[in-house]
Amino acid sequence: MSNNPIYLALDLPRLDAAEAMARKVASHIGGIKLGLEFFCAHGHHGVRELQKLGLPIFLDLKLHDIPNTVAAAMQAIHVLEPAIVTIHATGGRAMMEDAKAAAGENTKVVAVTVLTSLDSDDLGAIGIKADPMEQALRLAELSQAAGLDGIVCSGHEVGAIHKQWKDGFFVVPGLRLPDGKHSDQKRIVSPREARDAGASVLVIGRPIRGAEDPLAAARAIEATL
Ligand SMILES: O=c1ccn([C@@H]2O[C@H](COP(=O)(O)O)[C@@H](O)[C@H]2O)c(=O)[nH]1
Repeated sequence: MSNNPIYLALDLPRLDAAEAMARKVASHIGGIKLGLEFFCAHGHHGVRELQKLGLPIFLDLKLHDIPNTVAAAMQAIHVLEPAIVTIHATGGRAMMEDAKAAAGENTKVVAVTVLTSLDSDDLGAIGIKADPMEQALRLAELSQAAGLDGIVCSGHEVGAIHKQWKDGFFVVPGLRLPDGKHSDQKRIVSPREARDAGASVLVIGRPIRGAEDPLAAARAIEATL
């Protein structure tokens, strides 16, 4: 894995546009994150096309189902040899154990704890009484016990989780520069704050993709790290 922790979230529906964006900023990112929008539209073919750029691929599929189904999905993407794959920690310990067992040796399996688009009120509305910090810590502990490589959390929780899981691999989205738009993200920090708190990977999408000059934006963010 490169020393640059920035993974560009390529949430774009068109393959040619995604390829062009990735090429444009390739020298200022450490990897490419492909999510549901991209994978549902372009599947294995799309992943293989982007692999041609030579950057590690993070498949952010956030798998969440019964253990057998998630393990089968992991086996189906094994051939793509992704560097990182996400599942949801709320799928439970057995699901996480089976997902890890089905993944390739060189694939890091990380579990989403609490989505960065949720705050305490949102958790309350789905019946979770804990605040995002408590819930993320609980799910990080469960993910570690299930043998996963790490977790996804916001920059608010990564420092506390890092203290209890020293060699964990921590993916942090919800990153914004101080004057940036929050959009649908509720628990945000700056890329530098997340890195200083222990993030292994910084997931950045709109602050780069949506910039007037994505290359300049990627370069500027990299310079803050
Ligand atoms: O809790 C999570 C988990 C995943 N994501 C993903 O990260 C990117 C963030 O994009 P921005 O444009 O920088 O907001 C996006 O692909 C999400 O699906 C997340 O934001 N939060």
